[in-house]
Parts: sequence; C-alpha cells; structure tokens
Amino acid sequence: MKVLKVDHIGIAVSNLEESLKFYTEVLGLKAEGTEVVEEQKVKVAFLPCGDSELELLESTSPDGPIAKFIEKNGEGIQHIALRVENIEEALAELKEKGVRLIDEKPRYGAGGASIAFVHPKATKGVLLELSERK
Ligand SMILES: C[C@@H](C(=O)O)C(=O)SCCNC(=O)CCNC(=O)[C@H](O)C(C)(C)COP(=O)(O)OP(=O)(O)OC[C@H]1O[C@@H](n2cnc3c(N)ncnc32)[C@H](O)[C@@H]1OP(=O)(O)O
Ligand SMILES: [Co+2]
Repeated sequence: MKVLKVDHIGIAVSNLEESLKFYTEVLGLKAEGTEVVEEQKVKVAFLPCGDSELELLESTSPDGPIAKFIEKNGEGIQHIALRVENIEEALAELKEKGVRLIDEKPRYGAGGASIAFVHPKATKGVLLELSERK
C-alpha cells in the first residue's frame, strides 16, 4: 500500500458552529461548506491547513461514534486520516497482514472520498481512517 500524506485530523466537537468560530475567527482558517454524512451520523466542516486539513465533527445522533467518543473522552482528536493511493489495495494488504479493520470495504466519506477505518487496538491507540480521493 502507498500512503501519500496526512489527509486530515478529525476533531470531535459538541457544537460545530460554535467551534468553527475559534478555528476561523481566532486562527484565521477558512472553512469549506458543511456536509452531513448520514452513514457516520455526523455533520462535518473541513478547514484546509497547508497540505492537510482539520475536520470538525459534530454528532447528528446520540448513538453515533462522535457522541460516544465525547461522552467517554470529552471533545478532542478522534481520528487521523491518511490519504492512500488505492484504498481497495490497502485494505486487502492490511487484511492479509491480520490487521483489525472496522471496515473491510470502502464507505462514503465527506466530499465523495472513499474511506475505511482501522481499529485503534491495531494502531497503538489511534483510530485510523484511510481515505482515497479521485
Ligand atoms: C465523515 C468521515 C470523513 O472523514 O469523511 C469521518 O471522519 S466519520 C468519523 C466518525 N466515524 C467513526 O469513527 C467510525 C469508526 N468508529 C467506530 O466504529 C467506533 O467509534 C470504534 C472506534 C470501533 C469505537 O467503538 P465504541 O466506542 O463502541 O467502542 P469502545 O468504546 O468499546 O472502544 C473500544 C476501545 O477502543 C478505544 N477507542 C474508541 N474510540 C477511540 C478513538 N477514537 N481513538 C482511540 N481509541 C479509541 C476505546 O478507548 C476502547 O479501548 P479500551 O478497551 O482500552 O478502553
Ligand atoms: Co474523517
């Protein structure tokens, strides 16, 4: 598999609009439009940061992964996403190596990316998202 770069860092927040104020008004980052990703039960906003981005995620449901994360840990970094050249190939290789995957097949990611998560127990405690953008 080929990792191209850190695509984004996912930050779990309780209130997206409120959190965006800090990142845009204080840090001066520019927010791209928000998007609801139903399958992940999140509303997200991306803030480009040089060659990578920050992804702010607010839960759209009390039983979604972001709501559960915040309940357990409070707001903060929830995942790191690596851009890969070919996600199908990356997943096949990780599976072959016995790595614990959350998603064996790519799912829909914000902006039309193909994404899949690797379990934090396999990565020394980091929820890892693989992302391929065409
Ligand atoms: C829109 C999209 C995009 O970018 O395009 C996104 O990013 S969507 C981003 C939101 N979507 C997702 O996160 C989908 C993938 N996530 C999941 O399936 C889930 O959140 C899991 C990661 C499997 C965790 O599930 P759940 O909370 O039910 O399990 P759990 O609390 O029993 O956790 C099992 C163990 O993993 C650890 N753990 C849980 N979440 C973690 C996280 N975010 N980072 C690091 N460790 C984590 C727990 O502390 C626990 O360890 P101990 O056993 O040692 O206590
Ligand atoms: Co993400």
